[in-house]
Amino acid sequence: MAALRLDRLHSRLLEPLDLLIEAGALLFLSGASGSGKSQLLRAIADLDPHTGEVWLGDTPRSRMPPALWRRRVGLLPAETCWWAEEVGAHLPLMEHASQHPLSLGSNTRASPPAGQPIGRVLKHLAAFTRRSRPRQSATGTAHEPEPASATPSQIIDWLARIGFEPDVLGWSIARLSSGERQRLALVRLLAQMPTALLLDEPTANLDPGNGARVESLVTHYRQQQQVAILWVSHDPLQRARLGGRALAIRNARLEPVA
Ligand SMILES: Nc1ncnc2c1ncn2[C@@H]1O[C@H](COP(=O)(O)OP(=O)(O)OP(=O)(O)O)[C@@H](O)[C@H]1O
Repeated sequence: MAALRLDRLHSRLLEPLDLLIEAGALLFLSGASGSGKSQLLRAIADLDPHTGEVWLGDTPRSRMPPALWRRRVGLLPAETCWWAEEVGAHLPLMEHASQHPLSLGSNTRASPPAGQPIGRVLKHLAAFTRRSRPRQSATGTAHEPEPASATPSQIIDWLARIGFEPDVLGWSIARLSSGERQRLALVRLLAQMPTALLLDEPTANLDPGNGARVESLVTHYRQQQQVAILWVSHDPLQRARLGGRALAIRNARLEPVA
């Protein structure tokens, strides 16, 4: 649990920004198309050129390896990228499958949802264990251990919350609709257990029912993990539903939204 703080962050289109999002707080960001919202999120995630500093709690980004920063400050882009053939291969199931092959019930920080066909999930986990090599830490060092990923039962719970049965783990990426990709990308992001979230219009491709499921899952994670969230949204009703502060980019500056 940590606050996210921008200290004179200067991206290409915006004046230098100071901004504090407390741990557990939600801040909505709006602004005209092309005003620089996505660029700001990418600058915070250290993916676009910028100057200035960003802090996560007491740690400045400049003191953290870039890959570890991007894991802790999780960006959900408007368009998601997928690299493996199946959904399940994008989730950190291997870590648990290799250590505790039958541990869905005992290795839990959240209970599996009632009635879920856990046998099918175990089958998937076993398949991943056979097919994949264990993940290597890209960022961890002796002094900076990689944070723990979500457990399989947490992942199954989050999938259920956004309307998926566990068999989605075996679905091919090619068959996914844009809305399915958007919902699954959120679970993929949360599975890294980020400490802060940067959400770029996470409900843009969704019908109201699935939009509400995504809102509910983000709220659940926010309350459970006390993460700071910066959420790009053009929808005043969404902002009213979820509460939190709202700022808009106007004339290259952040201004409060009434
Ligand atoms: N790599 C780049 N080089 C030059 N210009 C860029 C680059 N990336 C984005 N831009 C431009 O910067 C501006 C801001 O882009 P950004 O994606 O941040 O807009 P946005 O506020 O998120 O808009 P939207 O609501 O339409 O998604 C746009 O005019 C875009 O064309």
